[in-house]
Amino acid sequence: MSLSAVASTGFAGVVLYVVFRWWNSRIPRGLKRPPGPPGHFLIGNLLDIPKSKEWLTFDRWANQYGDLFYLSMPGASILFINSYELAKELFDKRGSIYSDRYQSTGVVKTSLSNTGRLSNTSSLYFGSHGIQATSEKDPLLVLSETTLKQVIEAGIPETYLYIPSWFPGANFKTELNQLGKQLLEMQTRPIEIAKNSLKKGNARPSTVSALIEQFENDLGRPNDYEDIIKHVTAVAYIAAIDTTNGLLLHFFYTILLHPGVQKRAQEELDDVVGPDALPSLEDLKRLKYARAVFEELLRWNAVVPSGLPHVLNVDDVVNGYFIPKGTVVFGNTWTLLRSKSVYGPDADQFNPDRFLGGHMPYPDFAFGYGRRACPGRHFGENAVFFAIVNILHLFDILPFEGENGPELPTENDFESGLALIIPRSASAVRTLEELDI
Ligand code: HEM
Repeated sequence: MSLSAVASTGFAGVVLYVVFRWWNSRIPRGLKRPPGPPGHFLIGNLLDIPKSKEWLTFDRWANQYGDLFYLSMPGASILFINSYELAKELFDKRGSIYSDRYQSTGVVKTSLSNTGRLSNTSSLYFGSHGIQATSEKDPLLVLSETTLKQVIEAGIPETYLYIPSWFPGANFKTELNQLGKQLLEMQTRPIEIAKNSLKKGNARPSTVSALIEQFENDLGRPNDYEDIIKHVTAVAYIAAIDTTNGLLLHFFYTILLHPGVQKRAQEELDDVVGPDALPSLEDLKRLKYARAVFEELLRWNAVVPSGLPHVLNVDDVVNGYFIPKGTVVFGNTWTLLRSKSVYGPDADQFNPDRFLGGHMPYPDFAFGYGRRACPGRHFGENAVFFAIVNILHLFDILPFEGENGPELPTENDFESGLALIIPRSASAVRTLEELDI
């Protein structure tokens, strides 16, 4: 290391230390900092957050520290809400101050591993752009999936070092610029394809083509209408793909572990729908057990286990603890949806019966909190529930027979991502290509 690099590293260290001390000195008299793991000199809790299965560590800290725990690291303080009532109080009642989004500035620490995606599900979602991917290697699909993966990596705070851009070695600006270019390309290329297909008269029905047609026939359209279409459809794609796809994969995973649930849901479908028809929208209301399976699915393994980060926009006091403006706030969804005081002593088990009596709270935290809660919730719920009842009515979901017997998934064997990802090895799901169909 050169002398100047040593000097600038030392300088950076001193600045971080001063910021750290300044933050601690801000706590008003009579108030305290929320409890949390003690952390280390200068870097605080940076190294305490594991690179994988972090929601299990957050769950352990929730058990250890109670309703709130707090993590600090250079440039960021993070609060986790672990109590059902407190989550409602802060995100709903004090929603006007707990609903900002955070602007990430950092370098990526971990990378995601291969996922067990259903290839045709991804193609199906591409339908929203009117493009049918020909295979998993389709360049547009590869571009979208790689970009999405990087966006998620860049956005997960626990994978981020909060380091200012002048800090030696902080080359994240270049990486983020590159990612920005990829994002733009991912948004622009499908629009160009859709416009060409519309011109040729062979466009598939899709959100993109519907919006283009609608704007082009509207004389009062804004000048930047193409940008609007790009952003709306890209945000919907990014927010919907891993969550909806993830929930569907969790369904396969859960059913493989609970064959009795599958049998009971299929008997109900036979009774309500009959063996020779597919479930209609009217039938959905009468499928009480299948609905309970769906709700328990949302609750048991929350696919977005720590929600998305909210940011507090003014100083606040919670249960006698001082929470400074700018704190990144997470609802600890995994823990909240497994709360024994709310869902009963068997909250760690998958048991759809708990939702049959109609007195358990709907697991709406699976869709986030307060003013930031998922705007695609009803779309996602209906799409996944409808898919699930159709699959159950048409198929038996069975494990693969391996050399050593049935290949069953292992509980909690997920990887980090926007949504929990089931590793291919554990998912017992095969793509059509792998099955050579
Ligand atoms: C069943 C599937 C889905 C699940 C479990 C899910 C879950 C979530 C969660 C946990 C959040 C974060 C909320 C918060 O910050 O408190 C979120 C945000 C969001 N979701 Fe979903 N989502 C699903 C499907 C969808 C779909 C289908 C769309 C769009 C078509 C969508 C669009 C969005 C958008 C745009 C946001 C960001 C909202 C904001 O920043 O204000 N989601 N979703």
